[in-house]
Amino acid sequence: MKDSNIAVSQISLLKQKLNAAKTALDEISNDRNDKFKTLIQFIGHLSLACKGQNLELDNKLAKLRHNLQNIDLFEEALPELIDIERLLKSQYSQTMTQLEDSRVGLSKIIRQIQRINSTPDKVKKEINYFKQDLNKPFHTVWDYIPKVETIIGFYEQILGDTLANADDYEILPQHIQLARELAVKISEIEFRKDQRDQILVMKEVLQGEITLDVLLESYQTILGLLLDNIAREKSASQDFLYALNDALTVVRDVVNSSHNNNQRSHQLKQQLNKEINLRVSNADGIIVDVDDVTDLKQQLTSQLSSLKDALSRKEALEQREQAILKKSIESMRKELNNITQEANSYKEQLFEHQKLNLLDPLTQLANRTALEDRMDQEYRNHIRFKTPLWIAITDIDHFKSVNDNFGHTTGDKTLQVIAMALKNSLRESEFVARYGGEEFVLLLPDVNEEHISQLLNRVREKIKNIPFKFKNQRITVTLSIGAAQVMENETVEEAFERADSALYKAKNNGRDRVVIDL
Ligand SMILES: Nc1nc2c(ncn2[C@@H]2O[C@H](COP(=O)(O)OP(=O)(O)OP(=O)(O)O)[C@@H](O)[C@H]2O)c(=O)[nH]1
Repeated sequence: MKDSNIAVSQISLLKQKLNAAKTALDEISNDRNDKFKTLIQFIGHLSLACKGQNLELDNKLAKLRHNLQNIDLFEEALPELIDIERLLKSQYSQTMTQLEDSRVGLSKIIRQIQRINSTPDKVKKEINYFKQDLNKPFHTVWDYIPKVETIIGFYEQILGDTLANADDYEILPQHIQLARELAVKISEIEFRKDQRDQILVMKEVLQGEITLDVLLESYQTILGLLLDNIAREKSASQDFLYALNDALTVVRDVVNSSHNNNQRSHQLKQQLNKEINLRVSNADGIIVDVDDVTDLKQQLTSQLSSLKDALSRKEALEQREQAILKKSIESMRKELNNITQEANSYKEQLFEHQKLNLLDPLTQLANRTALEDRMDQEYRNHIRFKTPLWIAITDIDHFKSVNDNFGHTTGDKTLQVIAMALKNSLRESEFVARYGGEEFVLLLPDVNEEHISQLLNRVREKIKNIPFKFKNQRITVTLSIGAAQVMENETVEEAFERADSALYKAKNNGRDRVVIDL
């Protein structure tokens, strides 16, 4: 009887161990689910950062993000990951094809240059070497850009010699016109911060007395700067795609192998659980069925040792499982850290670029593209909340005379001062953009009809009172303003047209005034 009590207490101890093992297993599985959730969220965000590279890839990534919202759909997302990896690879090969096309294009250009008879012998030789060099494939966009620059160099040399030999290559009125147009054009192009000083100098040169050489040089420099910008952007997005591709491959492999391990462990554990349960119920049966205590003792000892064996195998299995899980999580974390850094730097570049795309480079006010976005947004608010929305177009009076009398650079500075003053005279909810040249557009939501004239006249007076002093001469700069309120059943474009007509009236009625289309 005493032996059987010992056996019962040992069995109950084993049952407790079994329960503790089950709880530990649940904890591991919860921990694993949490880690997977973090991983899933990360892949979702990563795929967002990759948006805009390629339409099919965008659709796949959108589907992947949708599937990854739910951890139970994770299994369904695995084939998606493989598909995305394939698309990223194809994006890579597309880039390579484009580079190959560019190489073929350059070869054609170089053949055309070879047909120019007046090319000096020395340049002809260089062109021949260069042509042979072009037979090698391009591996990155960086291989392409120097080649374009070399070709421009050839053109320059050939053109330079031709111009040097021609006495009658004088600067003509149409060349001066071209230089002025180029000066206005480069004000409209968004250059990087580190290029802006160079552009400002070039703008000044183009507005002064120029030679044909300077004009050609300016065209070449601008082309070079633009090409550089394109190359930088392309290379940044390419690097990011490669890094993303690599990270996705690693993540997919780790997920696959941990998934397979998990399934194998699950099967093994089921077997072990079955075995342990069988041993425990056998032991229960033995106590009930056997009369002889010695026999009972023997049978129980053998059952207990098999049970111990099964439990220690189970413990070893769980330890192994935990080690594998830890290793795979570590390797994923490392990979994810790398890709997070890559994604952050790519995002910063995109953000910088987006900012440039929406700002007018001269005044740092919103540009026309930003105005159109904001106009749509304000119009939607106006329709939804039934709040008033006014559009005001302002134009600096006789601005041409500022340029003509005091120079273009003074004109530019005047535009900057007026832009700042306009911005400062508006509330947070109001908006001002440079629409073009010396025209600015204001969007004024939530202003009543009885207040609009007062508001716009205050802006007009503010500009009029700026103490401009050019060449020691005190100058007053005035504005003409036309405004219209968006009416019921009217589009924002129609209201804009009415504001423009009102501005026309303000100009015709003597300038320095506000006309409101009521
Ligand atoms: N300095 C400078 N001038 C500019 C810029 N954009 C446009 N302009 C000049 O703005 C002047 C606009 O002239 P017009 O359209 O004839 O009008 P205005 O002289 O202002 O006369 P009204 O509008 O009729 O009062 C032109 O001389 C343009 O060259 C710029 O970015 N910088």
